[in-house]
Amino acid sequence: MQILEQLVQLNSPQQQAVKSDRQHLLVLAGAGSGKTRVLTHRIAWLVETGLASPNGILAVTFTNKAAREMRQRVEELLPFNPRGMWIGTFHGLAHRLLKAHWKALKLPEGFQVLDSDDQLRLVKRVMTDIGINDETLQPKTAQWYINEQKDEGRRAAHVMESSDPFDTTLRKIYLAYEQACERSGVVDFGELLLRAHELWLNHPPILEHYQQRFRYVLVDEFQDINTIQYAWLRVLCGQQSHLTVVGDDDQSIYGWRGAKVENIQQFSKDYPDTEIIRLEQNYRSTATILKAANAVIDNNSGRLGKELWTTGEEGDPIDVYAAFNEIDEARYLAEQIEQLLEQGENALDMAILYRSNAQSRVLEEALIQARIPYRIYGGLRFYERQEVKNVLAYMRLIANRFDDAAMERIINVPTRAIGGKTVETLRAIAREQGCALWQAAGLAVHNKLLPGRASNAVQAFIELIDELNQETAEMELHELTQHVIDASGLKEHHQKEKGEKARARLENMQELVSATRNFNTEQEDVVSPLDAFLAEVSLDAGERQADDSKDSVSLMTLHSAKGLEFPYVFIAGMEESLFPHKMSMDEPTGLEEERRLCYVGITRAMRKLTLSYAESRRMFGNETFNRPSRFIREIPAPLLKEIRLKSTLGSGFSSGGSGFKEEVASGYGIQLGQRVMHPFFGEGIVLAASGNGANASVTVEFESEGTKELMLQYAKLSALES
Ligand SMILES: Nc1ncnc2c1ncn2[C@@H]1O[C@H](COP(=O)(O)OP(=O)(O)OP(=O)(O)O)[C@@H](O)[C@H]1O
Ligand SMILES: [Mg+2]
Repeated sequence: MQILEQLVQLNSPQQQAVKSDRQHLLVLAGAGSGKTRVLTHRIAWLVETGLASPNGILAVTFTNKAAREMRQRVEELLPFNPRGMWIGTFHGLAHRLLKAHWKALKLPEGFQVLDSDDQLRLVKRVMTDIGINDETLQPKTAQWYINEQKDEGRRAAHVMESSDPFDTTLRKIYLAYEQACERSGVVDFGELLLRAHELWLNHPPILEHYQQRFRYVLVDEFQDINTIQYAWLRVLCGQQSHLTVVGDDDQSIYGWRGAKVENIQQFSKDYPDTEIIRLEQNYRSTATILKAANAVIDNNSGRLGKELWTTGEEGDPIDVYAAFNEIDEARYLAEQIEQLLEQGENALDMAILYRSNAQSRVLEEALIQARIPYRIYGGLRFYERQEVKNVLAYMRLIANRFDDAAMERIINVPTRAIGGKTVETLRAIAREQGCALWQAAGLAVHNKLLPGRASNAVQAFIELIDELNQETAEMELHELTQHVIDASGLKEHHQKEKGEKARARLENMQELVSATRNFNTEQEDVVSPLDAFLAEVSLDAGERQADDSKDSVSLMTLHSAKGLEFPYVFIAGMEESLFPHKMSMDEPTGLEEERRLCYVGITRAMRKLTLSYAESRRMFGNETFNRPSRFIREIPAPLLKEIRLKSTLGSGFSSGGSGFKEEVASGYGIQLGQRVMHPFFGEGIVLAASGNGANASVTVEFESEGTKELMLQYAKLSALES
């Protein structure tokens, strides 16, 4: 058997986990110890030995990307192509169930998924509708509250009445929001899980069907599962199914989103027969990287206690770059990556990780300047770009006329003389009648509730969508998308705009067509390709980018790096207040979660890890000066190699650049960090200096021209007030 040959490559506790016949199995192990690998091998083992049919397997991973990889690995391990396995994220699987059982759940057949952007918009609108001023209560707070309730499995009707007026208001918004979702036939992320859970509770025959089917359920990254997800799993598994979970308490990083690491301990209480297997050998990182990771996490309390070891080589020390500011940091990282590329390394093997999405812009600029291809995960997702969302909104309206969010978005895009006032009237009608905006539009036209011109425009819009629907009924998904772009007027609209941005918009819309062309759904049994695609888009965690195919460096937040590995990892912004983040620094649980995030970051690196921090950083429009992150200090010094700006500056730099000021540039009135003006290159900032007297030169990062090294004697730089 093919799988038996593969198993030889696993160590003995890994094999034990793969072959365990215990009904409940918990693999508790640190980063890079092969948990995910155990899961894929276990699936292949179950299928090839005939213990399970592919149909009987349900596996849950954390991202769509991880799910695709898992499916691919399993396929590689098996001599045949297994069909019928359900592998996906909690949200993805829940969506699939909702699509299959929309009737039982009393959802419209074409219901759509709201992403968090759309959700916020809807919360805002609901607040206006019920007369709550968004200055007294921020819509984001209400959104947060709603999601928190749903993660705990509570509907508005279940939330306890409170004497606190703030809570009462939040509850009121939640209630109105629930009704608005119901009216428009949309579900948000939390709702997917909640409904999937209610499907089990309220429809015993359906539950029984899936209990009979899924005899083996496997969960990766179990430490980040929240209350409703765990409840859903437990009900699904019932008395008979086998449940395997793998996780690492040290990598629990979603506490802020309702994840409960305690579920790891709860698991063996809920299932007293649980076999617990620990894996302690790390196969991913060099000994140096591993020692650093162990040292950092050692500062946390209340751990379940695991040490990782490796037989791998010591490897290079961890570089720590002390950047002058964030621009210098980005430049340095780009330079290091460039060098690796010159040495023949592949960009796919490199990742820059950061704590906050806001850090990515400067990093991107440096990479663009160095002509290094990169790809951002998370951040502004491809599907969140305005022009892409517009096309998607047309598609959503074709799939479901009651999708108010989609309708509001494009009713006047491109402009078709439906002004804010008209939309306000439609909203009022919808509110009064308790119906969707689409129905309100029909009513308004029919009963002549709008002025003539507006009425004609609304009528034309209704016809446009109905026509698009008819014309595309028989089309393939990518033809439909192309047709929507052409016939909606969006293409023409952007063609009329001028410049680079407009061109990028047109390209992005075309990229959407490619995305639909390449889209394969495995769920054609229950869902139309259009519905499946729209769902994938909403559930996509920023995994798709416009230039998906090129070898490129990955940029992502530390959170989205979970489960991944790269030979070369750079963690940028290792500064107090940024990482650990200031919002979490002051209370111990927050700080410990930040530290786990740091542990996740460090353990992504296989061969070489580089950390960097900036002595000053401009972010959100403010300049801040922060000390290097405590996490750097928690790494034993012998593992680190400090790197500073050009060596000629020596210690002068760390004492505020005074050495440079006195020795080299006294005649020029220029110091490190100084803002300067160049007659040709414009404004910039001095990053480094070298040489003396007539040979004195400086490296300046210009705002629009990039980094240049200039001879001071000739450069005609003038110092600016900073
Ligand atoms: N027995 C083994 N022999 C050789 N390589 C292994 C073995 N087990 C795991 N690996 C490799 O080690 C790396 C880490 O494995 P894997 O991603 O499964 O770890 P993990 O425990 O899931 O990590 P994380 O906690 O980060 O998710 C992978 O490249 C994997 O292929
Ligand atoms: Mg893993």
